[in-house]
Amino acid sequence: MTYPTQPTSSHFVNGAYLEDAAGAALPVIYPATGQVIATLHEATPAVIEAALIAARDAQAEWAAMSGTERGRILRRAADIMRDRNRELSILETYDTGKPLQETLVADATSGADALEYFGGLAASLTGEHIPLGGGNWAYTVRQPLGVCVGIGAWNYPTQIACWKGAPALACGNAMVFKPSETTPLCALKVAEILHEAGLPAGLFNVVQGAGDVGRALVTDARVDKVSLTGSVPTGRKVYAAAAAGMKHVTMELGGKSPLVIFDDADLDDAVGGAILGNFYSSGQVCSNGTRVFVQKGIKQAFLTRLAERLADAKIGDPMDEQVSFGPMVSEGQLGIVERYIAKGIEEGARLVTGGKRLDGQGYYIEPTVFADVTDEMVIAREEIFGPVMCVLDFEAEAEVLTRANDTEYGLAAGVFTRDLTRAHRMVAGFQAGTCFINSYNDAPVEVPFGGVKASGVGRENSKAAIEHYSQLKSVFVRMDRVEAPF
Ligand SMILES: NC(=O)c1ccc[n+]([C@@H]2O[C@H](COP(=O)([O-])OP(=O)(O)OC[C@H]3O[C@@H](n4cnc5c(N)ncnc54)[C@H](O)[C@@H]3O)[C@@H](O)[C@H]2O)c1
Repeated sequence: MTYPTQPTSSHFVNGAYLEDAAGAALPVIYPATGQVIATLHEATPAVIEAALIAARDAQAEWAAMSGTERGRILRRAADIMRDRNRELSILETYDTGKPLQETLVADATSGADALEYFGGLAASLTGEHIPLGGGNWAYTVRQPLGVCVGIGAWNYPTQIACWKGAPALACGNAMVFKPSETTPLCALKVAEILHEAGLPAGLFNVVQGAGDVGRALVTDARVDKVSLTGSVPTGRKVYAAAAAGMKHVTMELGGKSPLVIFDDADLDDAVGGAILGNFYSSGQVCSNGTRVFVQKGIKQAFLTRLAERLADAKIGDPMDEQVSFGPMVSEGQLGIVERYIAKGIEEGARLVTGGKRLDGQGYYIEPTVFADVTDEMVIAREEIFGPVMCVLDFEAEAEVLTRANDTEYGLAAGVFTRDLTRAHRMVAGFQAGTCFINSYNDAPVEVPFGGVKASGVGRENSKAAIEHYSQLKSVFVRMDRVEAPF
């Protein structure tokens, strides 16, 4: 099988594709068939060195350009991404296994939104004037950090590359990006498009590899900032390594988010929210509301309607645009999900639907719903990162809020109710970086995205991301005489 827009080499460094066959082989597997569709190579120390040197060399000149000029290049890249959305989406589907129905609307398009948004913001990144007593004053200058390292997860490869690359570049930084070793293809296309749009060589480099390549980047003294999207255990390691070098960090990590459905909720909206928050991208979404707390009065109606709507899921060839549910990203991730399902059954949760691997090729597992789940069960405490919904019962608002917050994570939380006063009360109490009222998993670029507690540090998207890719220099200006004690 061939895919339509095959990158010509493993890495993209200093404005061009780069290969170093001495690196360990990195097979790219199409999750729908299990077939190897390409073999890339992990970055050798020489490739990592070339990327860091290119980034260092290019950054100062880029920072010296006006924000308008930098922004124009990002906005041009956004236009190219939109023009090529279909081919990029097909490649993303080969990389991740996600249905084309999804990748056409949620990956390159989301990446293009970030490029357009931060491109538009680039010219308005300024400091401030601070009047002081005695006619003295100060001003601040917003400056880039320098070389930023981006490290990606495998669920949204194009989006993650753009959500990190666009604000970094808008602020005048250079970036070295390491995609997940499971999905290495699409970030190369992002680099190609950025350079086609006029980005000077060296400013957005892509190097392939697993944790050891990531570690080499994070610990390099030339790197000023690390932005990771990944699991909490990896986040702890990367955060610690970055701290040793006193580097800036953004940590976009995992979650076990609560979704609370009150008796008065619109049933179909609530079921729709629970489906979006558990089964989109076969459940491989960090902010998913996988602990679905359903008030006792609506429980049966909720489960019945959910089962009806799940029967409409079309599972199959992700390239078929009618298909709405694809395979897991890898054999390994499928195994993790199967073990959690077995654990849920062993712990006494009631399997309502799904639970089985599908016969045939590819890493398919049915959308799975457990009911009668209790707070202490492993399936209700640990991030599964697959299509497994846990339905938990509750009776009272105060009780459910305490239980919703009883987790080390704090990425997202949602509430479905027609009582908006109650909705805002719940949201005020949720320990989460992103909350949803009568909705779930919206992630527009204009809105800050990130976690609290173990789910992360910093924010992506929106004006808030600028704070995490720039720093302020304060300049004091004395207008009166200098008074010294002697
Ligand atoms: N909060 C968010 O925005 C967000 C978005 C998507 C996914 N996620 C999380 O990502 C996880 C799934 O992705 P994954 O399995 O790729 O995560 P992972 O933690 O296994 O890997 C993430 C990335 O870190 C790299 N890495 C691993 N060890 C490293 C080390 N010691 N130093 C530097 N880099 C290292 C990996 O190669 C990969 O590129 C889930 O927990 C999910 O919730 C979070």
